[in-house]
Amino acid sequence: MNQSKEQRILNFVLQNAVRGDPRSVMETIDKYCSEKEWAMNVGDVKGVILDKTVEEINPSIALELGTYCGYSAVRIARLLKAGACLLTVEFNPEFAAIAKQMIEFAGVQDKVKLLQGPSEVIIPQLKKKYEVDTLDFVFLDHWKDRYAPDTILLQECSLLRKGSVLLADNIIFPGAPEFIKYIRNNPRFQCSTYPSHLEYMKVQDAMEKAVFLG
Ligand SMILES: O=c1[nH]cnc2c(O)c(F)c(-c3ccc(F)cc3)cc12
Ligand SMILES: [Mg+2]
Repeated sequence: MNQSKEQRILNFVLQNAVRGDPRSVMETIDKYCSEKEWAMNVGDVKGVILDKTVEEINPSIALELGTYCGYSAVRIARLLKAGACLLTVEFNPEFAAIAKQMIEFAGVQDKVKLLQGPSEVIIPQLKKKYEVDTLDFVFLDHWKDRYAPDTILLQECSLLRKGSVLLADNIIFPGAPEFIKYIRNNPRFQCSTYPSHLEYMKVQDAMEKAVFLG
């Protein structure tokens, strides 16, 4: 059975990156996906916006929706302080299996909890099953049609507190129009847009930051 693209990305990391070195894992994935096969990692350009947002918040508890191969989980986890934790949710079991190995190779497994399943099932479990009180940071990078319903679900589950920060990828390309309409017209969120480029491409994209006002 021939290999998936995601398995090829993992194999390239296992053979070329430095075990236990998150920066090396990120650079190796970026090298493969810019030179060999495009893949939907947040990438090295938008990744800087993600880094700056995480550093600004310095979250104790962060949630990522859309793990994929684990690139942004490694990117976020490398910046987390001692005792801080990233919960990352992946719907696709094949992707989750790749991401688990990627996270372990990078050596950030103690800071990352990978949850496989649909976000709409996992979000309501976060308080009781995963002992979450409220979330300091949420990175939305899964299916664009889930951005708005999952933002509503996070509020319904009392998982946001005054100052919780959401950061959404791909609001230009592929785009998340329902989310943008919802979040920018919602007085409970203070929004700002970070124009950028689609991962590994000369195509316009942007990230949206939304601070929950409580
Ligand atoms: O489905 C996605 N989930 C999360 N992030 C994505 C992304 O960053 C993309 F660029 C893209 C993408 C896919 C195909 C294209 F032609 C362009 C962008 C998709 C996703
Ligand atoms: Mg994305």
